[in-house]
Amino acid sequence: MSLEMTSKKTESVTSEVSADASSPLRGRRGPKVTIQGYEGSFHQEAARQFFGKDVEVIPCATFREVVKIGANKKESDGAVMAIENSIAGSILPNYNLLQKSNLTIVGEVYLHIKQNLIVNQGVKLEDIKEVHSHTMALQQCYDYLDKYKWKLVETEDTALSAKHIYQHKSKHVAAIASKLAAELYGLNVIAPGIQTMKNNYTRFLILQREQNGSIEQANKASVNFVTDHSKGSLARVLGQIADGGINLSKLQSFPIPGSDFKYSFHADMEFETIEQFHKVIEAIKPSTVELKIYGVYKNGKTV
Ligand SMILES: O=C(O)C(=O)C[C@]1(C(=O)O)C=C[C@@H](O)C=C1
Repeated sequence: MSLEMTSKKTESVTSEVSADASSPLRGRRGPKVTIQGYEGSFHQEAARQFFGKDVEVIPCATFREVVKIGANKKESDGAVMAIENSIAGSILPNYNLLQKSNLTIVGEVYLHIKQNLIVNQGVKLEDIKEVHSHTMALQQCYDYLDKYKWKLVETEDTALSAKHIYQHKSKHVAAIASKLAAELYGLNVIAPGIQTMKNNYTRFLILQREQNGSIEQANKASVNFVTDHSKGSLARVLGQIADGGINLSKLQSFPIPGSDFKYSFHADMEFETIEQFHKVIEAIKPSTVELKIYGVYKNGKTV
């Protein structure tokens, strides 16, 4: 199998889609948020799930653009950014983007992802020579794709790949995308549900410039910390988190650039009360040399 990048092209398709009564931005016509991808992408679905159908999305070609425009007050009210998938794993560069941005995590969405092999009407399995999709979508389908000798081509997003085969009337190219994307372009789902496992979820972070609304319902937080790198320093921090009765739902390490492989840690923590979280933060402070809270929010659910 070969992987190749297509040239990046940016289209400005803004989909206007209405706000959930519980949305922190209710009362407005709907928030305007950046997403990675275009009409019919999974990011659009995640944005609608969190903000309601009045959300207005600003499609971006790259995650860097998502964060850059998402942080710009004049252009948007925030961003929706995928951070990990249950089959393909963490999207590591996005943690880096998060670290460099001043955006706050105000929520999360776990979206059930069903990937489909999509072709133009009349195209058969044996006609396919290439399969185009977002790298994370391709990775979610490797078990299926490994059965064929197709050339795999990475693109900006799943829906755009579907649009591309429709526009080019491709006879030898298939796309991996959602059923919604197939419907949008009148394409045929030749193989449904081709992801390696049925239980396939992508976790999306909802990012805004500041905490919007109350944090009364918050039961999760994301933090980044650096220890003094002395023996047992990470174990000390982890012990204090456990002693505080907090569930560490994720721990991810990153080399600190230019530090000869010293690491910083991203931790997602689940708690019952915000006081419990603040107490643990105070307890771990002396064992860290840097500590940044990315956001305190209500956890999402895999439904
Ligand atoms: O291409 C899309 O539809 C996207 O929204 C991107 C993305 C990702 O970045 O992980 C979102 C969810 C799926 O896991 C596959 C791709």
